[in-house]
Amino acid sequence: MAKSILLINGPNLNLLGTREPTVYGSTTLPQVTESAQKQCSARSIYLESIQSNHEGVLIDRIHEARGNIDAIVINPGALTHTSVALRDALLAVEIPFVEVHISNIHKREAFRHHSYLSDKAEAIICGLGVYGYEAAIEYAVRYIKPKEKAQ
Ligand SMILES: O=C(O)[C@]1(O)C[C@H](CCCOc2ccccc2)[C@@H](O)[C@H](O)C1
Repeated sequence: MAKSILLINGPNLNLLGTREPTVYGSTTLPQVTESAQKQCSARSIYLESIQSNHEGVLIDRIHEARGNIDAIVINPGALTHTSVALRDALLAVEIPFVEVHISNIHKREAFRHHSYLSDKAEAIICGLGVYGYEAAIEYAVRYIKPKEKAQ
């Protein structure tokens, strides 16, 4: 199953663990990515992580993943609710992805209830706190079958 994973975190998630701990917890993003790296290394899975506050940077990284990443685990942040461009990039590269949200977006403001990505995601994990990242990676490792390499 997936042997190479790209972990993407969107805008403002660099603040994880430092602001709004009642919503997003006290674990920092470096701690999340370190834990994800250990989880993958233990399974001989290649993991790359990126966090950016810039939509275009994330889109460019998604384009670069085509042909060399088996699965994407993405917390798009607020781009979840606004970005057709991010949706288009994920569809264009044809890499299976798991959508993660730390909070339960369906218990929050109405504008967070819609995602431009969910209908195309292999799975959506929300409300599990940062454990959602671990669950998403485990799902990708177990169940996401790499696409046949283009000849
Ligand atoms: O629950 C999630 O993971 C979200 O994707 C987080 C986004 C917010 C990312 C900002 O994360 C912060 C973390 C700590 C402090 C401030 C912002 C929010 O816009 C989505 O609706 C749900």
